[in-house]
Amino acid sequence: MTSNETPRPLRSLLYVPGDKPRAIEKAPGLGADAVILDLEDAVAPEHKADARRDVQDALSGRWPVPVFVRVNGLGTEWEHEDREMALMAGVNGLVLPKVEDARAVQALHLRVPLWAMIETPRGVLAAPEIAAVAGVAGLLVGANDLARALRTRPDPERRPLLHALSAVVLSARAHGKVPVDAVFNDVRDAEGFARECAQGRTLGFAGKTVIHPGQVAGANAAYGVSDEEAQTARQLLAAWTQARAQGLSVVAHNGALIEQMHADEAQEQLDLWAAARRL
Ligand SMILES: CC(C)(COP(=O)(O)OP(=O)(O)OC[C@H]1O[C@@H](n2cnc3c(N)ncnc32)[C@H](O)[C@@H]1OP(=O)(O)O)[C@@H](O)C(=O)NCCC(=O)NCCSC(=O)C[C@H](O)C(=O)O
Ligand SMILES: [Mg+2]
Repeated sequence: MTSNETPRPLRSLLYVPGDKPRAIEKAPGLGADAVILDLEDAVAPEHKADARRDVQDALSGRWPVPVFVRVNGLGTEWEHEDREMALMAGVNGLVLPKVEDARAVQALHLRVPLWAMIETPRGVLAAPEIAAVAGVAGLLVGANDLARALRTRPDPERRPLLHALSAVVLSARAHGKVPVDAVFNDVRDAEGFARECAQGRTLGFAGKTVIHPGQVAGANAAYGVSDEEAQTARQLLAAWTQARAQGLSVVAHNGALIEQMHADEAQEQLDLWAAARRL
């Protein structure tokens, strides 16, 4: 595996509102690779304190997958208590919304991995520095906030956001961090969701944030490695091994050029396939 990949797959990261006990109760069993208990935009100001208590209770239980908390943003009246609660409760990672300043992230000196949300124009421009901060595990796109801030119009192909999406991938990958794509709002539109997952994977994202149980399997499939893809990777590696044994450093396999980087990529695919099967 290259340094740009996570040791375990993060194909789907399921947001769960911190003030919805039924959803929290269901979350561990829904097949998502990680769960994000949300204290930010999914929770109204008057429910923040209750939601924080509910999330604290939930974190005391057993979680079969990594569980993160999205705390309220830096400078809000809730940020400090959210963070203290999540850290004390032993969360696996903190999701920090609307990150714009690498120095502010650095100053937190967190003892758990931080997932920085890039969802403002300034955040996009600062993404390379934010991704470079030690302790930042990955960048998550917040496309709703970003579209609002940029005054873009809805577009099924996300053309107005493509520059920002690629900037996030580029920044994360440059520093060996994990880029995670934004949520897809229409939970009834399975076709649109699948299209957006495929686009995100093509752009280089490692996984997708999702908001509904019905989106988990689609994200896992789109960002996972199928049995067929694993078999293709095995065949490529076999051809490469044979080529190297003959002292070759470039060979045609099924009519297409392969070099060391293709073998590395095939190995990475197999590692991901095996890791997903272990889950
Ligand atoms: C989107 C929803 C509001 C839809 O809710 P609803 O219509 O009630 O869903 P269903 O009736 O279809 O639910 C069926 C059952 O599934 C459970 N459920 C629903 N959503 C979740 C979930 N996210 N996690 C776990 N379980 C869930 C329901 O409890 C039902 O269970 P049962 O009672 O047994 O039938 C809703 O899905 C929802 O609230 N989703 C999460 C929204 C959220 O977290 N938003 C904040 C993060 S996204 C964001 O902020 C964007 C970003 O910052 C940006 O800028 O882009
Ligand atoms: Mg947002």
